[in-house]
Amino acid sequence: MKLTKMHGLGNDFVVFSDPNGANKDYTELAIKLCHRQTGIGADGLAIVVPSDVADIRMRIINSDGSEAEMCGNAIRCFSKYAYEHGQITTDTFTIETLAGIMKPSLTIENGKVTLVTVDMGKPFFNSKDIPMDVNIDKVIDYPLELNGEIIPVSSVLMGVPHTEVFVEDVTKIALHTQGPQLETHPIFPRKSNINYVEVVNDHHIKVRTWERGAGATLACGTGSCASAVMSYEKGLTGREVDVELYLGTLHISYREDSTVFMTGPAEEVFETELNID
Ligand SMILES: N[C@@H](CCC[C@H](N)C(=O)O)C(=O)O
Repeated sequence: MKLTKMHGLGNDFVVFSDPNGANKDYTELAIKLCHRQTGIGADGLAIVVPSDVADIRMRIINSDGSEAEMCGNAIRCFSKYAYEHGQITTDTFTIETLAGIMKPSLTIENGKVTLVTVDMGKPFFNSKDIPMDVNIDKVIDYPLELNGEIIPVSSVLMGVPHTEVFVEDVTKIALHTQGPQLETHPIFPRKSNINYVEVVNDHHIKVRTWERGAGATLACGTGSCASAVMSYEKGLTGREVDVELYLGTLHISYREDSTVFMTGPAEEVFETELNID
């Protein structure tokens, strides 16, 4: 198999094409390749498969083998991969995902994709859509009980389920202990990604994420979108927000019609060939 290791601000993926991969079970392969000691090491697999409804389709498999509906950082890597491997020849195109059709547009310099802007669609706020086992139109600052403590959480479906916890300082959060407990809280029937959000000013937030199926990652694209959307909905920022992550920044634009656009980089780390049994 020809594999390409890529990352979007440190959220890393093994990307490859599989013309027969529409319905394949990649659980074992994901666990094997994503392992940081015995594999290539990655937060997930991003697989190019053919689509009947868009130019191309992306499947995203988390490092624990579960399949996600969508991934913001992977879709930028995937877009760069598809263009630079000749599977797409235009600078705008459509990608089918389990969360709907996404529309990237590429900035290309000397034949290389340097920046990707993606139309990520619209957020869904109703608790039934997230999904969350409560009956609320917009889940903002819901008092969630965890280990006898009340944590105000704001949740949204941004391709995948996201929950925001607003904090004073993202360097002082219990990411590795509270993150997994919130991810698997019984109120979330399909679990949730957990984003800790620090609002710096009305156009700048900092985000740290515990991901469903992948644990702590260096960046989360859909999580950055969800955090920017929630910051706006809570009246803390405007619609244009820079999201500061460990290794850099994503720009999120939450338009008047509720569509969310994400702009950021995608990098190739290396290409390799492996015999996979
Ligand atoms: N890294 C992501 C989200 C990937 C999916 C997530 N782990 C899930 O299962 O919901 C991103 O950049 O959006």
